[in-house]
Formats: sequence, C-alpha cells, structure tokens
Amino acid sequence: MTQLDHWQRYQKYLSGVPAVDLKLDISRIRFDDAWLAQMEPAIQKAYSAMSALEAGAIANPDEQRMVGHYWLRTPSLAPQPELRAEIESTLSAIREFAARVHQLGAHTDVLSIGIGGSALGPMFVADALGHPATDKMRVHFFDNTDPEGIERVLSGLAGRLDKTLVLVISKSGGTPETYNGMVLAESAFRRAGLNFADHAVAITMPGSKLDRHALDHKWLQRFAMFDWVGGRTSELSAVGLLAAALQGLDIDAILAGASAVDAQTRSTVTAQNPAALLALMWHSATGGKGLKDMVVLPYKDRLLLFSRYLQQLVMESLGKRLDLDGNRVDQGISVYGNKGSTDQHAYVQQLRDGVNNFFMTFLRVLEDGGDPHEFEAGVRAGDYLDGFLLGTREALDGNDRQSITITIPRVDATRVGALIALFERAVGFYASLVNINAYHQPGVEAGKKAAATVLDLQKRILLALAPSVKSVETIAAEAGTESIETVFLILEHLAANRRAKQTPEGFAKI
Ligand SMILES: O=P(O)(O)OC[C@H]1O[C@](O)(CO)[C@@H](O)[C@@H]1O
Repeated sequence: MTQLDHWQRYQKYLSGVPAVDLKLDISRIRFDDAWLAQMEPAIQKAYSAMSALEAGAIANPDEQRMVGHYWLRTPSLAPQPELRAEIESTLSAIREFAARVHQLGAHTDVLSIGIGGSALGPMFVADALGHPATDKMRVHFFDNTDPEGIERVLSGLAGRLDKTLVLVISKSGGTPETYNGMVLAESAFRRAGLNFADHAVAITMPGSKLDRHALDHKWLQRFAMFDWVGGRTSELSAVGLLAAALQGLDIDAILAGASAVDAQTRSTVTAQNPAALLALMWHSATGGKGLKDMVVLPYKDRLLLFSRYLQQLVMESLGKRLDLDGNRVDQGISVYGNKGSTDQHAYVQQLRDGVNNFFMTFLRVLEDGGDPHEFEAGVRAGDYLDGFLLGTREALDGNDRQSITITIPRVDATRVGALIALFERAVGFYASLVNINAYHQPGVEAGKKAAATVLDLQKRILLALAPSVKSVETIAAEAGTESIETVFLILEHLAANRRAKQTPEGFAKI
C-alpha cells in the first residue's frame, strides 16, 4: 500500500464521537468494504439485541437479569420509573455525602476495599484523573487478600486512620478477598482505638451479607448497587462514583462523557458507530475466534491502568466456553498492555519482529500538558511521546501487524467516561457477533468453589496433624482425600508460616 493509499484509507474509515472529540482510526486493520458488507446483517442483529437490552430485556439469560449499566448515565432510559428513581437518588446521595465529607474536613484519606469490578474501575479512574496537588482526598486500595499487601497500605495510613474513610465495595457482599480486607481494616482501626463504624461506608446490593453487617454495626452510610449492573460494568455506579467524588473528581463530566458516547453508539449506521466499528475490527483481527490478542497501548501515563481495567471488561465478558445456543466455542480475546513509549523498551521487539499473534490498540492523547521545555529546536518531551506512537504504528504496519488508534484531546473526566462507554458497548456488540452471553462469569464461580474446597481440606489437615511426624500420604488419608499433591502443597504453605513442622519424613504439629 502506498503512502497515498494510507492517507485515503485513513480518511475513508475515520469515525468517532465529535461531541467529545474522540476519533477512531481503523484504517490499519486489514478489512475491506466487501467484508464490512458481509458483516452488516450480523451487526444489525447486534444493534437490535443492544436496543432490547437497553429497553430492559433479560439480556443475561443464565442469571435471569437485566443489564442496565447504560441507564446509569442516562437515567431517563431506565425501563421502569422505580429504577430511574433508584439511580437518581443514589447519585444525589453520592453528591451530598461527598460534599458533607469535604465540608466537615474530618477525613483526608479514602481506603477503598474491593476486588475485580469493585476495584479495577475505581483504581483506573483515580489514577487517570487524580493529581496530588488538587485531589480533595487521597485514595488508597486493598484489592486482594494478600496480608503483606494490606499491611503495606495500612502502614502508609499510619497516624491518619482517624482521618480515613473506608469504602467496602462488593456487589454480592460475600466476596472473600473483600471480606478479609474489611476484617483486617476493622482490626487496624480497633488497634488504633477508633470505632470502625464511624469511618465505614458500604457499597453493595441491599440485603447482602455486607449490607446486613453494615446495618448491624451502624456504619456511617450504605449505598446501593443494583442487581442489574454487573461488576465489570459498574464503574459509573456508586462503585466508582463515590470514591471519585470524594477524591474531588468531576463525576458529572464522567457521566456526561459516557452518555455522549452512548448517544452516538446507538446509531444503526455502522460507519457512524465507533463502538460497532471497534467490535467489527476485533472480529476482523481475531477471526471472530480470539486468534489474536488485543494489546492496549496508551501513550499517556495517566492511562496506565486502562489496559488492566479492560482486561476484566473484555476477558470476563468474552471468555466463554459455550455460546448462547449451548455449543462449545471457547471464545475470548486476550488483553494486555501497559503504556507507551515505556513498553517499546520491553516487549515491543517481539510485537514488531516476533510471533504475529496480536493486534494493537493505540490510545493517543493530543495535548501534552507538563513542561514545554524544548530539548532541541522545536522538539519537546510530548513530541517524542507522540513521535514514538506514530513511529511504532508505522513500523508495525510495515511488518503486517494491524492496529487501531483511538485519539482524544486530553485525559479528563469527560474523556475517561467516554472511553469506558466506548469499550463497554464494543464488548456488548462483539458478544452478539459471536453469539455469547457477555454478562455472566460461570468460569470464575468454578474457581471460587475450588478455592473453598482447598480451605476446607486445610481445616481437616490441621486436625490430622499430630506432635509425631506423619507422612503426607497418611495425613491425606486421615483428612479423607486422595489429592495427596494438594495436601503436600497446603502443608508446604503451613510449614512456611510456622503452622506445621516439615521433616524429610513428613509433617507434624508445631
Ligand atoms: O463486587 P463483588 O461481588 O465483590 O465481586 C467482585 C468481582 O468478582 C467477580 O464476580 C468474579 O470474580 C467479578 O465479576 C466481580 O467484579
């Protein structure tokens, strides 16, 4: 393809959301008009499915749930007046609560405890939009059950726990990692002579285990999560908005950015629908079978966590064994990436020259910000950054590596909302194209059950341990299992934590 061909193709397929100055360039994916025409009936079907979903259909058939994250930013679209009222009253409660906290000035820090969709969105938004000089409160996260990780965050809050507000976020209200984080936070407050309830806020479904705990212990406040919002699409519910409002971020602009993208991506004219084009490009690049990975490379430090956020949104939504008709399909698209140009000094070598098993999604931010220092005549740090992006895009293309480029003017609240909405809808469209349910996660449930089985086995192993050394095989038999390997691995962990004694012959009680 000549340089003139590139220019013409770029102009021909450029789309975007003018209301938020977002552009989508798909010209470096190798598709043609004939392929687009062939996909048109499938994408029209996806539009119909999406419109039914937005009208309140049971779009998650396995769990018999509506899927309503689009209503969060346009409550007037909610299919029932009670739902609209719930969204609006929760939003008002968030605004009022944050304003009150800021006004009282008693809290300087926020500790957000959650995992998966109850952490990745809040972490991404806090990092993308926060600034130490302007944030009204500092935000910290527990997003795991790693005791050392938790201790590290707590030590960063030492001396300020009395000024720390704790948000415990769990849609289900029963996620073990979040529960453990909550218990460890409670005990840190207790050790500091503080009443945890005076600092604690729950964000969960009404009636959940967490909701009952918060109610029983008279926590400061409870915010509702809705049954019809999935964890990975919950950033624009109380899950993400409360922490953002406390941090002092413009949550109305986040919602407006998302709403603007929603409005445009409801178009059934494919050339004017960037979310549909994105989904179609994923299909073209991966053969509709996940044959290539999605590498997400924002050339902007503030967007570093976007790829992590997208990892859950895309992979938990699209990674499915069965399609909607029950056929085995083993679907999904793998997502990874950090940021440019940093990653050019890490794995981009393989992308350019090695195995061609990916397509790139560049995120380009036009305004540089920061110090306009010129390193040489007319050349600033931001010129290097953009130059590296453009150069890498070209170099990859030159070696038959495909890419998509999304351009925004700056990383601000509007654009962050816009990016979230763009990818949420692209995921929904792609799921329709490959006929899967994007809104359940049966595989994760299996992992949770397996972990519970391991913990249960550990209890029996502890009972089987005695002062005299027993072989692993004996302990396994006494614990009532044939999984000798798992028994050994559990004992190895217990011994490393001085909860069992390991000898060459086996294990004993300490
Ligand atoms: O908000 P919850 O219910 O604690 O769930 C956290 C995460 O766990 C999952 O259910 C699966 O692990 C995610 O889908 C979800 O975002």
